[in-house]
Amino acid sequence: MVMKVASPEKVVSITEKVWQRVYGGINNNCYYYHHHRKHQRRCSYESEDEYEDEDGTIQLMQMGAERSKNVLILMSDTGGGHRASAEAIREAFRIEFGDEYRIYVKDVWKEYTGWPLNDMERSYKFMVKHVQLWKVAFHSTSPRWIHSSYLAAIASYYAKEVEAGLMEYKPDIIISVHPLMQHIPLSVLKWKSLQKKVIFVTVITDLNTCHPTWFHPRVNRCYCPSKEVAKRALYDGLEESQIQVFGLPIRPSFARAVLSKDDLRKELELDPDLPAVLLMGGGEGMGPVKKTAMVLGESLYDNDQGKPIGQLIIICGRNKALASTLESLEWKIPVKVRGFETQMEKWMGACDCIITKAGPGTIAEALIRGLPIVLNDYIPGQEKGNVPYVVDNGAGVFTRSPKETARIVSEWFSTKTDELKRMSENALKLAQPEAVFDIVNDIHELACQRGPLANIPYDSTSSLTNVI
Ligand SMILES: CCCCC/C=C\C/C=C\CCCCCCCC(=O)OC[C@H](CO[C@@H]1O[C@H](CO)[C@H](O)[C@H](O)[C@H]1O)OC(=O)CCCCCCC/C=C\C/C=C\CCCCC
Ligand SMILES: O=c1ccn([C@@H]2O[C@H](COP(=O)(O)OP(=O)(O)O)[C@@H](O)[C@H]2O)c(=O)[nH]1
Repeated sequence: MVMKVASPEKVVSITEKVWQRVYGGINNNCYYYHHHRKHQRRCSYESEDEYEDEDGTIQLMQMGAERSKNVLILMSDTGGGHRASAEAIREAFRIEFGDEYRIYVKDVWKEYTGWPLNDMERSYKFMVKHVQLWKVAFHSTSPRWIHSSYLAAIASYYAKEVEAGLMEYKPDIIISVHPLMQHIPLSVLKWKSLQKKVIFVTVITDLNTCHPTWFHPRVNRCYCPSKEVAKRALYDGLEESQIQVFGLPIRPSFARAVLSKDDLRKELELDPDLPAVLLMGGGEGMGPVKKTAMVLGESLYDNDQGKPIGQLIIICGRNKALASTLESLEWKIPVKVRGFETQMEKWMGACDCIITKAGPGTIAEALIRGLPIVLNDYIPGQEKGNVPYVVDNGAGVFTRSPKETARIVSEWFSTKTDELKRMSENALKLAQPEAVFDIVNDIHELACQRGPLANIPYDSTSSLTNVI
């Protein structure tokens, strides 16, 4: 039996030929076109599309066709913020680039791997309920040597599964919007020699005291929502060229909402005249929502005049037990109890202020709508720094006491309307509604700059990565 073994020279020459073909023969052509909001760069790679090796075998490398690029957004429903940011990015890609990008929002861990990766939602819920447990887990895993070695071990254990999960979507670009989704996919890309083909970026969804797992030195970009986070990224070893600060990505419907408060109140069947406070606790309806609602129900009622001075909207998210308890109560003031709402921009647009735990997504959305914020709780670790972010910038106050919360809101609606107005103006100053568009445009720029190797279809990359 004669086996055909390629000599080293031949491998080199094939490699050279492939690279020459890839880099040399390509007209990397970026042209501008007018799109929805400003001049956009659109990438187009044109090249000849076949390569003949020494054996005369024709390998088709269809690089000329301007095909849609696949974008895989990695997220997990640990809280509601990661999904909201992922959806924001998906929508912004659609608005800016139409079908130039095909977007997949996935929890690859849940779909492809086993314990503990596939069970993070439940574990996280359990840990934040036992808040001291979460505090210890958060801080004890902060040193790089601890989380890196732990995640490296998980990466090698689930390498095949993660690879299958990633390859299913043939991503040209991977965007992680989760703190635990850098190390493992980047290890897999490295093992598969796909780092030159696939762009990997991290979009951080914490405003200040984020966990160091967000910062991975091998990402192409790390989008930080604030200067505070960018400082942490630099301190953790990322290069300045890797970091961009645009803001936290919020669903474009927040930036684009056009309906007036009056119209929104009509649509949502709210009282047209009474000031309105929105009470919520993130996607899971966490924090002292029930207690606060009950105290507010009393304090927003003027006993002397025998009428309400405000109305209350409570959004319980996925916390069905909370919603049904609140629905069963009797109220002196107009109250609306809702479950998980998909059009948060409308509810926020119809209200005058908000009470919430310090979730970064809710805070960033409230700032865009110019809502003064009462922060009534925070999750230790990643949400702690959101409190000074809001309070020190004059966009809200922090108190854990439901009584104090109710007093503050009652004053805002009666004797301290000027304070409410000032805080609303400060909130608007902090808002970054365009952040999500800046992020997707920057990713698009990266895709344009990326060598044409990125344009080689996945079907051809296995042969390519073998020879490179
Ligand atoms: C002393 C040695 C310890 C060795 C480690 C042993 C076990 C690990 C146990 C726990 C893991 C703790 C992970 C800590 C890192 C968390 C990073 C982080 O910031 O996570 C936040 C997210 C939640 O997102 C946040 O939600 C907020 C609202 O609720 C808000 O929106 C914020 O903006 C969001 O960022 O948390 C998670 O996703 C945590 C998932 C917890 C999964 C626990 C599973 C336990 C078992 C093993 C864990 C598997 C992998 C974890 C690797 C840990 C290494 C860091
Ligand atoms: O009924 C709801 C409740 C919450 N959210 C969204 O869920 C996200 C919550 O993220 P945050 O970071 O505030 O807190 P988390 O839920 O992650 O703890 C925000 O975008 C909210 O607008 C929503 O869309 N519908």
